[in-house]
Amino acid sequence: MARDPREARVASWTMGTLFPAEPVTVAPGAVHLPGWLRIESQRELVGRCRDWVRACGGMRHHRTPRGGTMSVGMASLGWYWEPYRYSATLPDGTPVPALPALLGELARSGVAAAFGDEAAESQPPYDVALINFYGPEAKMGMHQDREERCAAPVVSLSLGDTCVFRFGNTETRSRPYTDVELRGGDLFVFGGAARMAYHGVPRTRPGTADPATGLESGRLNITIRASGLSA
Ligand SMILES: O=C(O)CCC(=O)C(=O)O
Ligand SMILES: [Fe+2]
Repeated sequence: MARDPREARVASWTMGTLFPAEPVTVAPGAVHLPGWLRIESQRELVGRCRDWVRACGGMRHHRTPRGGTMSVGMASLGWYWEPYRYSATLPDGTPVPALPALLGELARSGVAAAFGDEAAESQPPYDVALINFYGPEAKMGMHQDREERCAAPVVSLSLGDTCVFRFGNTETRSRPYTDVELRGGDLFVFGGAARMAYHGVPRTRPGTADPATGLESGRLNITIRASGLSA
């Protein structure tokens, strides 16, 4: 029995105890839970992502400081992320929509699934989520998630097409790394010794999404983080 009403609310979103996802430790502090989200929850999240992205002005393909354009479409909630900083307002000066409570609850529940209830309880509140959309050609280069002022684990949810998620080391963008297939419904959490590991998405596998998720094509990824920033 979940003792916390917030956990009770999201308990129905995940596979729960009947068919629990078997956690796979990819590196110390990095845990992959395949098939964590129920198919109904994946579908619901896809629909909510559409609304959330609309509310923050649509997906943007950010320019990088070196002059490139990111192939991944991005939106963010709680704080506006662009390479490589957070702001409290959208580019048009309006406030960034708050992190939906559901995403905070899923983050907490994801940390509990990966590292246990005690770890989940000791985290500061999650207050930011990046929503990434990958079309068939999109990829994300190796990078660290380093704009946060907080060591809380990053909680990543995948929806739609499968991708190759490359999880590396904290020192370099190159080997050693491990390639993991992230499918729709998978949870990936990285914290502790893995929090500052380089990671990226070298490719997706177009056409692999379960049509029941309501995403005709492409991959959605939601990474939920604690910014450590104060409003
Ligand atoms: O799409 C993914 O699985 C990874 C996304 C990511 O690394 C990020 O948003 O910083
Ligand atoms: Fe990242």
